[in-house]
Amino acid sequence: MDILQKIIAQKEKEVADKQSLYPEKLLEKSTYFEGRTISLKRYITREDKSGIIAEFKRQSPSKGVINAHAKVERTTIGYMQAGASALSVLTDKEFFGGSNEDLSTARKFNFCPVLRKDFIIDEYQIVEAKSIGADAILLIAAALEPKRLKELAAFAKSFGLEVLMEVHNEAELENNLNEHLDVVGVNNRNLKTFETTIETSKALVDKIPNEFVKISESGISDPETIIDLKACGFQGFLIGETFMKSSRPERAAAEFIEKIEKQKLEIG
Ligand SMILES: O=C(O)c1ccccc1NCC(=O)[C@H](O)[C@H](O)COP(=O)(O)O
Repeated sequence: MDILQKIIAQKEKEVADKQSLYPEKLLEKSTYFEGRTISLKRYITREDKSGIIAEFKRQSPSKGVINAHAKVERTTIGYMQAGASALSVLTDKEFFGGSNEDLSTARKFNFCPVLRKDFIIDEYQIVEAKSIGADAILLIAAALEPKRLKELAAFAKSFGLEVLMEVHNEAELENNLNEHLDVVGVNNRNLKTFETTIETSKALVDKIPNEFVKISESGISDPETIIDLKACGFQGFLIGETFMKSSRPERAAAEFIEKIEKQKLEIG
């Protein structure tokens, strides 16, 4: 079993348990449920923003504990003040040490799109995403059959949530493009070896139709890479560990974004 299969097996159990404890009817009573969402694709492409989706990530299967002490409120507010376009919050507890409360806290203190970073396999998790204040969800092509991915994407859109579809290769991309997607992300992390390479993004960018916002995810550790990925056609960049491994992730994000702005000026 690879890591994705392990995570999905855990999600199947979690969803069944949660459905009996907190049925959808209960989730629908959340104040966020009727609220409007903020467009992830619009914020990624805003001229006055960096295109960076800054992630709150305490730990990961590839790196273990990254930051056990960071506070969601201070980190996410700092990320947005640094010039991030949007926030990504891991809500998986078992493998990433996250929680729904982390996302609700980010939602409460920031006016910006918040992506629920989790492993979605069931409509229940989409209702839950809306109830905790998310604006967008992630659907991972490697974890779902194309028909199922499309059904879940359509379901999310019916609640006003935007959909980021993540792919690792050309086959996943070609088999899963559909009209309910907003953003297509190429994940640079090989989930079998955990190695990351930006070449994965570069190889796929031209194959993503231009109607979708294009983002590159994982293993982005220096501002030069952003300049390079932008030149290839990417509009957004999902960054977690590079910021979170600092004792002050928000400062690391500010320094990173400042360097991109400087380089942009130098390039003209
Ligand atoms: O990060 C992992 O180790 C991981 C392992 C298995 C499935 C997913 C995983 N990460 C989720 C992500 O997509 C990343 O958190 C995100 O792209 C940011 O990556 P990074 O900047 O490398 O932290």
